[in-house]
Amino acid sequence: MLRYDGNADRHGIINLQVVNHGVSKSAMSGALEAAWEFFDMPSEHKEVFASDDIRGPIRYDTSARDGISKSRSFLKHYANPLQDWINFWPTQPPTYRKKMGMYAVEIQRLSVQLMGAIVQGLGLGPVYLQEKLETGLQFMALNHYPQGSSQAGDTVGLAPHSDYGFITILLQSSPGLEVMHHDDDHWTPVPAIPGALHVHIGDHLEVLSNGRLRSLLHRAILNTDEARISIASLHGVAIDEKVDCAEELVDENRPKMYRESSFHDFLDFLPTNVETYRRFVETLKIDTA
Ligand SMILES: O=C(O)CCC(=O)C(=O)O
Ligand SMILES: [Fe+2]
Repeated sequence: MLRYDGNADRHGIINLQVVNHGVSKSAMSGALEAAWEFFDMPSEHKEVFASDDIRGPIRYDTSARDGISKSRSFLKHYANPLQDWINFWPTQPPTYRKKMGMYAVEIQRLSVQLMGAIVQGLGLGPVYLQEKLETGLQFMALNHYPQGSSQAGDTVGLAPHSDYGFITILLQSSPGLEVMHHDDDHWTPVPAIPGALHVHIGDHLEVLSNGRLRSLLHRAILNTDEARISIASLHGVAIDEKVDCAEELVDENRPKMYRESSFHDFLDFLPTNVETYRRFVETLKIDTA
């Protein structure tokens, strides 16, 4: 049973680790195994998925062309509904589809439960957007980072950013994720608690909540003990569906703060966000001054 009482921290941030989440241990360990096995393959097997097309169904990359990848390889693909996407997924390693598919389905289910608790906490009722979330976007980023040097100090593997979507559910093989509470000036490491999943909110929940919740700035640093994998699953409504501030959360005292946008709009914005990084949600702000 997941409950959320509508409170975020003083910055409007939800940043938590869930433990009794109903995602099986075997699904979690299977996903990490599949990811390790994928990244351990010789590059010619991975390069098959290399693509400049950010709208493609699957994409592998090792370079820093997106402006935030400093030292990571990634494989990104869609996952919900699974039957629409799984045929684009790697067939090597041979268990990839089975293991990652099982994890994706369990995480998708959890995301709907978590969103139910969050929208209820916002006063929108427990089933607000539920159908659209069940059939909506699940976008998975599998990240592989090399071991960092202990002499070098903190080496950034993935530069500070916030995620698109409503929520991100993240599984990490070892510590490396760090979060920043907006007005603070320091990074807080997120421990890798065995069996736990990390949850934080993305730009579209900031929009939906009309600024009551704020998307979380986070980054990954290289783990100096070992190479590291993280699997981030981003959840939202369908790719073309516009997300706007919930009407119920807009009134005279709190005018609408953001313009509506879709995942497509986000993809249009991405190539323009390379030189100086901006959170997507910043570009949606309406000037109310
Ligand atoms: O590697 C991590 O812990 C963070 C990954 C991440 O933020 C992302 O894929 O969006
Ligand atoms: Fe992220």
